[in-house]
Amino acid sequence: MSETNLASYPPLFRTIMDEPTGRVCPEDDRADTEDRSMPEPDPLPEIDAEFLVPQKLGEACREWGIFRLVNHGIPKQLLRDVEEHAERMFDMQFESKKALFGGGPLSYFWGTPALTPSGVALPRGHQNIDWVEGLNVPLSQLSNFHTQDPFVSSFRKLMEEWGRHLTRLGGTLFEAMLNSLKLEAQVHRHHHLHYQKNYIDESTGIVRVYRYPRCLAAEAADRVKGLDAHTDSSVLSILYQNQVAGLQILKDDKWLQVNSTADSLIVNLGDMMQAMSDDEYRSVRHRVKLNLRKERISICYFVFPKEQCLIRSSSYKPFTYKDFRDQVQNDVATLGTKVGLPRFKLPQPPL
Ligand SMILES: O=C(O)CCC(=O)C(=O)O
Ligand SMILES: [Fe+2]
Repeated sequence: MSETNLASYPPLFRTIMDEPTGRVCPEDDRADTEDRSMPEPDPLPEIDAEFLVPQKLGEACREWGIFRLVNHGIPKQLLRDVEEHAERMFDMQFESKKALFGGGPLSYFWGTPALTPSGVALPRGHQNIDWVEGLNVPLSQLSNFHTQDPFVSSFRKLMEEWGRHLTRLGGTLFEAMLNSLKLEAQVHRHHHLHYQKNYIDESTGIVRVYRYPRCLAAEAADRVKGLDAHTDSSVLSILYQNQVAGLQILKDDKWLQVNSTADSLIVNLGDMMQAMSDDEYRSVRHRVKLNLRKERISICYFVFPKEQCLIRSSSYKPFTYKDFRDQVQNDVATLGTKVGLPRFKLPQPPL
């Protein structure tokens, strides 16, 4: 969709189109440093899903907490279909999206990615808006979503297929990461790791489909954010993005752009993986910048631990994912931001 369809945007987002003076830069003299000069390859490690080498995977998880996944087995046609359906879905009128996904279990949200377990956006105030809209798709409840709309119905079918592939990939990667940790623990004689295969629960898998508006006013691009800097609360997050740059990670105290490469996926580790691995692996800090010329679409899969499963490590007090989620929701409601793992960190014994 090349034209910006203002009626499809949440009303607040329409203001970004003529900020701050109503002047929109003509296509060619826009101060666009973000992606015109992009094709420098980024230095992200690349992992082959068909040939998982424990040492290489372990290194990527330890040094980066994020990697590019190739040979993931998702058919190209499915990647194209999901992307195209996501574009069409977001291009619907704002009011239609609210009405279509207002009855659960799927939910449409905007302005923040922080939702309650039932998918309602947690209010954070106008100062703290993320310039993103999204559809929350809890995979285990997808079969309870009924629609008369043929397009939405085919989107639902695609999400089911997407969910099957991502559940498979998430399980395979998690198991491989545990194996890498075990090997490393044997080498370094860490006996305090308590990881188990059944830490994750397929039924917790969630897909988030996002659209970030294009930011036509160059002046606003540095001020507004697609998604503020954060770490994911998940065990693993697996992301597919359209050909529009925007994702950045914090690496050695610098923001580094993650390129969007056709057909590959981006995998990042979340806070639960960091805790399970006793800080051996990193939950990478990341954010999304708006693009000056194009809307960005991303489709993210998150997998979480079983709600009641106790996560033990030597660095954190034992906690369940439910404890963690409740704490995050509380912090977002009271402080306007997530604190995350530091809330659970044990005091370190003096050296
Ligand atoms: O849209 C993206 O690329 C990233 C989304 C994300 O970081 C999140 O939902 O936690
Ligand atoms: Fe994230």
